[in-house]
Amino acid sequence: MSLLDALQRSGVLRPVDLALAQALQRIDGDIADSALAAAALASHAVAQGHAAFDPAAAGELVDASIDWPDAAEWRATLAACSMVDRPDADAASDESTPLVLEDGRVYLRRYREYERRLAAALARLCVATDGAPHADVDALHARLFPAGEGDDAQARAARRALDSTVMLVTGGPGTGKTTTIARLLVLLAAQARARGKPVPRFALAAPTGRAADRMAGGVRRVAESLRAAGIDAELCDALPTQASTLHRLLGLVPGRPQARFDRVQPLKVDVLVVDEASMVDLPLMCKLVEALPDGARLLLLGDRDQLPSVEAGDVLAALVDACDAPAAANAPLAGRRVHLDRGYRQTDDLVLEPVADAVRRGDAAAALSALRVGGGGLHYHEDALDPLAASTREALLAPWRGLRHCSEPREALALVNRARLLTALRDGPQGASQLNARIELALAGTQREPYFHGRLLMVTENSARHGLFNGDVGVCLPDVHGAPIAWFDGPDAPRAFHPGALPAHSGAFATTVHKAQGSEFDIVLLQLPAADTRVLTRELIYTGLTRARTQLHVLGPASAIEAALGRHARRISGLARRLGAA
Ligand SMILES: Nc1ncnc2c1ncn2[C@@H]1O[C@H](COP(=O)(O)OP(=O)(O)OP(=O)(O)O)[C@@H](O)[C@H]1O
Repeated sequence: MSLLDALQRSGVLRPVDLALAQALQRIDGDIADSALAAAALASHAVAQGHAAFDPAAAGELVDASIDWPDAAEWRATLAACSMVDRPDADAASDESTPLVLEDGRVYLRRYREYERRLAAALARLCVATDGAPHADVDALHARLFPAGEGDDAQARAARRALDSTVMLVTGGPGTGKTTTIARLLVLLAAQARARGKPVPRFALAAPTGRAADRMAGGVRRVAESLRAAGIDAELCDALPTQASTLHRLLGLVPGRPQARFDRVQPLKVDVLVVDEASMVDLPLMCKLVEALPDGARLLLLGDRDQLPSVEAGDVLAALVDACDAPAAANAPLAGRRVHLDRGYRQTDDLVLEPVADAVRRGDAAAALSALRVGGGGLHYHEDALDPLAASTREALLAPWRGLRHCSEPREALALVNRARLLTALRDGPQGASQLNARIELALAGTQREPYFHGRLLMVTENSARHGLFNGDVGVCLPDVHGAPIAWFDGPDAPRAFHPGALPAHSGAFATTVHKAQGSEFDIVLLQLPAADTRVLTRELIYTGLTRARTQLHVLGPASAIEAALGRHARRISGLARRLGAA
């Protein structure tokens, strides 16, 4: 049996992966079977979040017992194939070849080009900044970061960012990324003034609408507190008050690959701050960085320990590696990262640090011990496999009962992020979909209306027409005649939609951890699967538990934690290497 047949039989390939292999065979009837299989696997790899397929790691990509070819021989066959280009590292690949072989990895040409173009665009932005330090700016820096650069990573981050055009600020939740960047923007406004230049055009953006709103809210709060502390009002007024999604910023419309702003028609922005950078995939990051004008500053904020983007990439991890690479001519990002590791959240909030830290380190014994000790809002329900069972049922349902008595849209929307059940899986008894249906039944009974009072909905596709985006969550309330209306937050006021007119959506009491990225909830119940699965990774657990603000319930066996912490959500990508990392 050929390798392609074996893959087809295993059922892992999507029709689109097979269609690519079949198209190549039609063009070249003599093409080697292993090259066809590599094409299908390169396409499959992108759907699994990789930028390319690595013949030496085929077993990690495909969960089936397949007799894989020797990686070196496989690559040699590919190198000799007419459908595979092998361009020099900085050169564009041949548009007539669908595949590229580079550093032993097999790319769909488009993804190799995204990597190459992104690396080139970043290198273009990494230029030396002009001008000497200014006494007024130094004085303001000392006032905004009184702890000083010796003791305070936030102070160091701001100082470094004043002198860099591209900068990464990484850190877990509550380590002050937003606070630091807002203060930095005040410093940049002061720097421009000291140099007799106009206030820079600032833009704030994030991959999701919720993350953008949270960021804008954080920056507005910092502006208020700085005004109250007597910082020059003109500088505080320079801070942006709104943030947009990356799609909106770039003018990307669903179904159209071309953005409104690009290399030819750049964004009218001098300083762009991107939050939740771990969620940004390779094509989007490429389009974003290419659309920045020469001389612009780019500040990326994110948490490397979180799940990588669902779509191809793991861009943030690659950029972190590139920043941490030794300084060299081919390493434009070297030294351009500051990591914030001190948590500043209120002490009466959830005490998450010991467990989050152990999970980040992959120390299962320490994570389990921290979970079992509990306290400070942390509860471990070891061996609980069903969140609707008696021991956790009330913790799960109580936060949503209030929604059933709430008739004011603003009041109801304020409760939308009160609680969430997060799960690793989409399907099956422990999957988001079935759990959601059971929660709806428990809350509203068997006679419930499809859009019952208090039902949470999540939009599952982008719809520019509605101004609703994948992941937006709303709530159903009856109108004065008792007819259901779905309410979603809007920039100025809640927005009402007839449920029948909504874009694709699902229930939202339970969602996958992936869908919860970029959001936070007061109460999180994190259900771990009974049986081990490949989606269960260290990053998934870390992302799930760091969504909680005041109360976290972890449900599931110790074995699930042990299995998860031993597995990374590793993504195949050549971006770090392209940017000078080993
Ligand atoms: N240097 C500091 N001193 C005191 N409090 C601080 C400091 N830095 C941040 N905080 C406070 O810590 C909290 C979290 O800060 P911030 O929102 O900036 O963190 P973040 O890393 O952006 O978090 P998130 O992951 O939620 O985006 C805020 O209440 C902020 O006021």
